[in-house]
Formats: sequence, structure tokens, C-alpha cells
Amino acid sequence: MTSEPILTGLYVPLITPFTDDLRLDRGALVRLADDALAAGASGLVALGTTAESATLTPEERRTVVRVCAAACREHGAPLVIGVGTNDTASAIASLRELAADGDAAAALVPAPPYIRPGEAATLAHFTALAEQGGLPLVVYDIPARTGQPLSAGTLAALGRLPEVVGVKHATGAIDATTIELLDHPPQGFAVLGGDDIVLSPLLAAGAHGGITASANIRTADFAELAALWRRGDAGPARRLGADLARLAAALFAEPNPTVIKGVLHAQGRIPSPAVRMPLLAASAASVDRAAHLADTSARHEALTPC
Ligand SMILES: O=C(O)C1=N[C@H](C(=O)O)C[C@H](O)C1
Repeated sequence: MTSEPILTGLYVPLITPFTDDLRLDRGALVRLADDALAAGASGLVALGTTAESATLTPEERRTVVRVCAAACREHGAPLVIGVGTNDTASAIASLRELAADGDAAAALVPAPPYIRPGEAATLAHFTALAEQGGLPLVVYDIPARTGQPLSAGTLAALGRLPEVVGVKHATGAIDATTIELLDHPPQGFAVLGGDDIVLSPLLAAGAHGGITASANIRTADFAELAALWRRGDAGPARRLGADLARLAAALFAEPNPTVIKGVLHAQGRIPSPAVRMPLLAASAASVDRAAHLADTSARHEALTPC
């Protein structure tokens, strides 16, 4: 195995565009997928939380994967596919199906949500998926959604599994566990930022990239942020990082992806800001504020140092 991770740079977890009457708008998704890759994203994530994947029908999920896979093939970019379930056996079955289709470079898998089986059982769950699923895995470390924190020891054990190619770090903090992981990442293992507001400091500390919903907006700037930190261009990276953190805070003022969809709609990029229940559409105030921060013409002037 080489020491360079297979997943580096910016991955955009695409939203799922709906019409006003909540039908999947395939055409809008095709355009979003192409736009993200043309803007410099390293790859796409299909069926993330941001895609409202919990509310998609099996047929819609297949459509989303097909659209994202076609865009990734066209751009020669990796596709990561979200597989979130708290049933180990069905997660393995889903992974095997994806592996057989041949579209996915990796699957993004959280700890089994809601059940909270404990850390040892969570490690056993990931180990079963790694050994039996047939796909490289990115562990999605998001205790706020799963109820299961992962210790440095568990992350190290996961990193020793050859099929585990990275972690999406979304623990709500850059703490001692994060720094330990970044100091000694397992060989070929990517640490990808998943807390949008602190993406820049995590990249500064050595993360290999990010999977950030905010990058549905200003994708080129998020890709540039990852590239600046990779080059060690700290001054411009700090300025751009602070600017994008303000945008990310505004985009996460209400549950993800409601504000992002509001902004994409205000920009004329999707036909409707509609989200499926249990989400409710974001308030006009939140959308207006984020849309203002998303307006790159105003932001680029403010960012240029005197
Ligand atoms: O879908 C994703 O991947 C992401 N989901 C997170 C969430 O909704 O909690 C946010 C992150 O930026 C990407």
C-alpha cells in the first residue's frame, strides 16, 4: 500500500433537488453534479445526510447514484456513496450491491445510529463491513447524529483495517483525539473534515481534505481552500477559511440542508427550496443572510488584502 490516501481534496455531498411538489428533479441533479466537479471538487458524495437520503425511495436512491456516477465517470473523479443503517447484515448487503455495480470508490458509513451498541460492538460492526462488504470504507465519525463517540484507540484499530481508507471527522471539536490521529494517520488513511465551520483549522492541522455540505455553495472556493492548505499557503488560506466559516455558520443556522437548498434556489440553480418532512424549509431570514455571504463578487473584494 502507498502512503498517499486514495481520497484527498474536497468532496461535495450533493443535496437532492426536489420540485415544489417534492418529486426528485433529475435534471437539476445532473447540473449540480457536473457544476461541482467542473468547479474543482475532487469527487462527489451521493446519499449523504445532506441528500436527505433517509426520505428517498429505493428507486430515487438508485437514480441519485446513477446521476452522480455518470458525472464522476465523465470527470474522472471518485464517487463516495453513503450507506447508513443500524443493521449490520443489511449494511453488508448494500455494500455488496454497490461493489457489484462498480461505481463507488468508497462507501461513507456512520456508526450504527440510534441503537448505541457501545464502542466494542461498533468496532465489530465496522470490521464486519470492512471484511464482508467488498468496498473501501470511510468511517463517518459523527457522534451528534449516532450517539457513539469513537476513541483514538478505536480509530487506530479501524485504520489498521486495510479496507478502511479514511474517516470523515465530524465530532464537533478539534481535540486531543483529532491531533493524535493527524499526527500519526495510518498508512494510506485520509482524515477528511466534516464539520464545515472548522474545516480550515482541520486542514491547517494536516487533514487531507473535506466532505462538507457547505461546498454545495461556492464549491470553487472550498476546493481552493483545500489546495491552499496543501500547498502551505497559510495567509490566503486563513483569510479564505475565515470567510467560508462565516458562510458555513450561516448555512447551518437551521437543520442541514434546508438553508443550502434555500440559497441554491435563490441562485436559480434548483427549481424549489423544498425539503421532505421531517425537515421544514428554512426561514427567509436565514436564507437571505446565507445568500448574501454566498455572493462571491462582494466577498472577493472584502478578501483582497490592501
Ligand atoms: O451529507 C454529508 O456528508 C454531510 N452531512 C453533515 C450533516 O448534515 O450533519 C454535514 C456535512 O457537511 C456533510
